[in-house]
Amino acid sequence: MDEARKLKIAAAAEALTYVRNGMRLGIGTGSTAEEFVRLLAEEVKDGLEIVGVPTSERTAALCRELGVPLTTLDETPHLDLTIDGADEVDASLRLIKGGGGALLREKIVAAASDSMIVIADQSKVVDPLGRFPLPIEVNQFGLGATLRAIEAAAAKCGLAGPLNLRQKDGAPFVTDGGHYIVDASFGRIPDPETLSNALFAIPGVVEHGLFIGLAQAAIIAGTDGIRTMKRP
Ligand SMILES: O=C[C@H](O)[C@H](O)[C@H](O)COP(=O)(O)O
Repeated sequence: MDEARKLKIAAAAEALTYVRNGMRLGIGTGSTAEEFVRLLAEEVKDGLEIVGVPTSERTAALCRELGVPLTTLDETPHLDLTIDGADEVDASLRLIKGGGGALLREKIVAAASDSMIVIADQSKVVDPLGRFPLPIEVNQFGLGATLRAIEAAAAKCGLAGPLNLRQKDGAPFVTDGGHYIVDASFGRIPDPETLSNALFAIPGVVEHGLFIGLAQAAIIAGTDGIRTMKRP
């Protein structure tokens, strides 16, 4: 097994120690979250009673395959804990998410949870955010106008950079919610809060990948062991 996967499993295993019998869990998306699902499924086989809300169709399929009981936010609107990966984490536990295109459901699920714990390897810890292109989920209607508005909003925040419409198999990538993703390579984002507000003011923007004030802790796996960052 490669070193990167070992680190993901180590972070996921540590996150599992926060899961208690009877919990309603938000279950994240991505390769790190999938390691968590695999470990969780083993515990479920051994008698752990939990119910999960998956943050993507991909995670839902894996949970079903491995026998992790699922519910929805309609049946279970309040969750105890969400465990999810991230593309970037800063020292204030602000995140960039959405590399797998699941940011909208991930944010809805995290916001419905009493707490959110991020699992990641050391390479995801940055200062400041912005090395990873910021995923912005946009409505398909009016794409050209929305791109212009994103450029203008970024400029007001002193940011600029290419906006790429995410592609998959030669066509625009479509999210579980039926939207497109624009990956914005702004570089360093010194003030994520201001950028977040500016993006939310654009009607065609459905959601963006800046997660601010949602994560309480981040379990970070490095070659020298595990550390848990807490929100200051
Ligand atoms: O949309 C996907 C998510 O936000 C993922 O949690 C994020 O991209 C991290 O994925 P991975 O664990 O595969 O690096």
